[in-house]
Amino acid sequence: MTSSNMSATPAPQRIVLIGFMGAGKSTTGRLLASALGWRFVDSDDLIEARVGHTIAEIFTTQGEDAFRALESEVIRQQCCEQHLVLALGGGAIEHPSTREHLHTLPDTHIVYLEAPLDVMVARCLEQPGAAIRPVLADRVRLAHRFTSRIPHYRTAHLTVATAHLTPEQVVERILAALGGTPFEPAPSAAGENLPTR
Ligand SMILES: Nc1ncnc2c1ncn2[C@@H]1O[C@H](COP(=O)(O)OP(=O)(O)O)[C@@H](O)[C@H]1O
Ligand SMILES: O=C(O)C1=C[C@@H](OP(=O)(O)O)[C@@H](O)[C@H](O)C1
Ligand SMILES: [Mg+2]
Repeated sequence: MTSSNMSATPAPQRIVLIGFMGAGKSTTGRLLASALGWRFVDSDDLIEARVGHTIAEIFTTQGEDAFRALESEVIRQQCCEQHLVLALGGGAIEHPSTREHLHTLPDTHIVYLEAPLDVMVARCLEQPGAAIRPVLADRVRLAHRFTSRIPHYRTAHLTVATAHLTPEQVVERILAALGGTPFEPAPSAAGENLPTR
């Protein structure tokens, strides 16, 4: 199912993907950017590049609050760019200033990739390097985190239920919901979008 609240941004300059771990934000975002000829950025990659440590190392050495603050700052700095597909980390919307910033950014379409928790956990566990997600390792808190984030995810302009779709089909749904490909391609956007998680 795809549900839409599209009135705010008829011709977006940016698409921001939100959703829980394993929803497919990084994978789908890269494909979507490629289809549009836009740049793809993953907030987790930006954080790791800036700090010079993996997300798991940042959680261990600095703690989750420090990670969230860094994540919020990185997103604010990045998301003014045009012709951008930005995949957020699953917990980015926990930070109030990130939420406020995203929802006040003009020409920005927020897309929620949705799936049942067990589907997303299974996807993550099958992925090589799954241990890099510290939130996934904390199984006791996982369900609570998921349910507490859902109201924030649901504020997106568009929701795509991904459980029975391939990443390519998710991209098709997003493009169809946006009316095909009504966007200007960026002047050059090739070869930037290698997946890392
Ligand atoms: N629609 C999908 N169907 C099946 N597997 C998917 C889908 N989207 C992503 N995956 C797989 O799930 C794993 C996590 O995807 P990823 O894009 O890293 O999610 P996220 O960034 O939302 O945490 C990857 O192994 C990816 O190939
Ligand atoms: O849900 C979370 O709190 C997190 C999700 C991860 O990103 P993905 O959602 O892309 O896996 C990453 O930002 C970090 O491990 C924390
Ligand atoms: Mg990701």
